[in-house]
Amino acid sequence: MTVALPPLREVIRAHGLTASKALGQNFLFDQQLLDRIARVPGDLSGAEVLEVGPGPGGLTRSLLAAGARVTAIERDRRCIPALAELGEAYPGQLTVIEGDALAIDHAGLFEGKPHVVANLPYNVGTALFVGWLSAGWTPWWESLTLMFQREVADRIVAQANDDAYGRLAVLAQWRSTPRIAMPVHRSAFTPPPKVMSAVVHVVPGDQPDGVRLRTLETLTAAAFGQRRKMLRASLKGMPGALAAVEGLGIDPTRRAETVSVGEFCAIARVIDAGK
Ligand SMILES: C[S@@+](CC[C@H](N)C(=O)[O-])C[C@H]1O[C@@H](n2cnc3c(N)ncnc32)[C@H](O)[C@@H]1O
Repeated sequence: MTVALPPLREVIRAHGLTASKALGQNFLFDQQLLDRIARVPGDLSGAEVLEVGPGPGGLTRSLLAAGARVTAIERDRRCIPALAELGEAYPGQLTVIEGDALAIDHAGLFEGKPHVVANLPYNVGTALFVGWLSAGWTPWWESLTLMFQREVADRIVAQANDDAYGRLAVLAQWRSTPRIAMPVHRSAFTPPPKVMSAVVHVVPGDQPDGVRLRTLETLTAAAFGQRRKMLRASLKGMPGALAAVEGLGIDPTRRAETVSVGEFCAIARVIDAGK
């Protein structure tokens, strides 16, 4: 459906939406780029979508035009009238919630499983992402399509022995498949942030048998808390961890950054089996 809407820059001007640094506001105006982001999760026609931080509604436009039913959470009350106009242009497709996305139960907003699509505010992006990954499994979301600083995106998709490999990679990969869907140049944003960005797409997978999130979290906190140390030193304080490493034939002189996601899962499984 093609709907005639004023240019986004005009919306910004009309509603006095000067970008707030405190709210992590870096807006996207390039509708082609926004359409490409909205295509990352696949066909959204009739699908439910959660968008966090719609701002003036650039990405929201693309999601609505793709036929999605969008629930958007925005903290900046100045944006609400602009979003209301967008809702009028797409009757019945847009629900706007004014509030802090960190304080809202997202799962409870939907009857089915929504795709989450967002150009996240950088200051709360990682906290939201970790919360979505730590939800009960299988998760309440169908997929995540999220803009991050490039450095964070690299940490999410990193493999063992990569510089960016750490806890976030293990948390993101042990029961999901994250990939970088597209890099986004800093000049695409208004105002441009200091760093480059990337859109990450995450599809949930199966939880490996016998592996508990809590154990994996404790294990990776210990291992990466002292990432330059050998496992035999960094895991010394975690009951059962070193015995599990040795029982699995993993060399305890290795460092956390060399241990694959699959190996961390195996260690966590053996620790729990021994309890
Ligand atoms: C990077 S901007 C993206 C704006 C718009 N989606 C775009 O792509 O141009 C992030 C948006 O998140 C909003 N925001 C910041 N913190 C928030 C929070 N805790 N909960 C909900 N929205 C928040 C900001 O007001 C801003 O509109």
